Amino acid sequence: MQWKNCNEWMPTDGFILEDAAMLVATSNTNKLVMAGPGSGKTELLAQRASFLLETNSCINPQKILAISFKKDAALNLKDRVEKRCGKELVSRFDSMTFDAFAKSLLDRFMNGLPTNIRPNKNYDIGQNSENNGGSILSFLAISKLATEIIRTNPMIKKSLQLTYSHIFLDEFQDTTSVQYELIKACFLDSKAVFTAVGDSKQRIMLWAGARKTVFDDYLSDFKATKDILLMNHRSAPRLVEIQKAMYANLNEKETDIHPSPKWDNQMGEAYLRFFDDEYAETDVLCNEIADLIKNGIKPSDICILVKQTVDAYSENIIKRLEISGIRARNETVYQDLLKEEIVKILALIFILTVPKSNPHAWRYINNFFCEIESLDENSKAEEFVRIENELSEMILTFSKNIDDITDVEIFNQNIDIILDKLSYDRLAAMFPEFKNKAYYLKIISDFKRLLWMEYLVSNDWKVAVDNFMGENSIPIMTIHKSKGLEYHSVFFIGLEDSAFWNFKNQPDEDKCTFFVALSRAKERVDFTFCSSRKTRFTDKQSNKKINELYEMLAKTGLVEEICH
Ligand SMILES: Nc1ncnc2c1ncn2[C@@H]1O[C@H](COP(=O)(O)OP(=O)(O)OP(=O)(O)O)[C@@H](O)[C@H]1O
Repeated sequence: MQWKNCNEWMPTDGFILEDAAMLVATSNTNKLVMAGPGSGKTELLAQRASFLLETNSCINPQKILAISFKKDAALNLKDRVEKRCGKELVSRFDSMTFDAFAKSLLDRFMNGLPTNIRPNKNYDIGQNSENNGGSILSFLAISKLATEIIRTNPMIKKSLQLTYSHIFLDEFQDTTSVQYELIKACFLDSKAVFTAVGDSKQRIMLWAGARKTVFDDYLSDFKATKDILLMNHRSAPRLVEIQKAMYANLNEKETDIHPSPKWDNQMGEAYLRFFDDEYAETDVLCNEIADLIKNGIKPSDICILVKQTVDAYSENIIKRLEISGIRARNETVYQDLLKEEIVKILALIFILTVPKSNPHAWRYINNFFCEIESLDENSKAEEFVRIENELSEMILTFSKNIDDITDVEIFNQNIDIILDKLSYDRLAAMFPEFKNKAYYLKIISDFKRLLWMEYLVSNDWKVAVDNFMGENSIPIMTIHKSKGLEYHSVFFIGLEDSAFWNFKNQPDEDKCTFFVALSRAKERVDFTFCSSRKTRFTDKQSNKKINELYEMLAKTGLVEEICH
């Protein structure tokens, strides 16, 4: 392998990093990157991985450990790194969730625990880890046991530290105390270089136990230095201005944030719409959405957000859009399903049966099959060839049969054939949560049910899979589910007291939640208020308690208020 020279290394794929980002990407000290939405924090981690691997600054055979919160974020980061620096180098980039990291430690080194707390070897994953003889463990318990293993077994700790020379922590603001203690137990006194990225204004997981002081603790425990990124790559200039008003409201000083120069200064639209009732709201929103689609915006690039209870806010809109031939769906169930690797693989196998080459899908499935057969950089070339041949044959047979899959029985049988080939045991070994067989079976049955439903509507497998993947529909979700995502236009329904019912007690967390909604939009954001809307609490809506948010929007002078 020909290593690149550190001084000559440049970001790949046409990305340009602002100076501060370039310094972080190439640094050899512990860093905390505090940066707002759309500042490219995830991309920065991908570029830093390329730098470390391509220049051998992460010295072969040492590895990078990247820890994310969500499975899809971990996969997405790995995928980006592979695109930037290829298959060989990415094999030294371990990207996983906190839960998967803790579980891998526990599973490998369980014998390092004293017998009185050692769980049953074939434990299941569940919520309740009390009083069951160690046969069901929650991820919280798994993290605690993993921490205990590292604390009491210096050799295991040493081997972990020899394996990983660089650690990445994404969405650092969401780290819980238990997770932070695990990281400290593993690496605090090691030579590993840390890069943590996060945004205090997107701290909306306090209810899930995020550690409030995590930034300060990390700065002092790991003697890290703080860097700030000032470019917002996502949102149009007028929307960046509105986000800045929010920064001020949250007592953040980063007022030098600026949009990417790719935008014209006048770009970015924001509306605050007032309605008497939901019917008027539904009419106007559907017309606005239809106009956007007429102007070439893809439905999947438009998002409808609500604070909570998606169905209560969106049922009418979904029906009304359907009349205009526009698909919209409650994304919650799909989001949970689509982040499962096995669902993605099954869907991609369907995509490959369509006679149009799709190198990305092919590469993805091929990698997956190599992984499930435990092939790695030390495996022989003929092993890789064998897997490729088997895969080609499977896809070919599947393609030949695809026109006959017109009956739900045959459809289910075909899926089961693929799953048998992969084998449940190997899947459960690869994806810890599948050790809970009921969970695995639910995922598979949801996949079958929803994809079959799409086929019944379209009678075309390509269209059915695209629809299942959400290519042709407007996603509707809660703000919490929208973290990390971005859309051309965002419609936030119900900027009302009843949605922010706990605002008085948790103003900062609610303001951060509002900020996450606002900052998902690239070009346009609409907020709505209805005087009358049926919700869990009341039929009459008010906005007095969250008036602060209204005042903040008004003060920018950039939000057009419309009374319909
Ligand atoms: N250096 C760059 N040059 C051009 N575009 C970039 C750059 N970095 C990121 N982007 C683009 O900007 C958008 C936001 O990037 P990314 O998702 O990495 O931001 P983030 O900081 O993780 O955002 P958030 O915290 O809101 O989830 C993406 O569309 C990404 O492709």
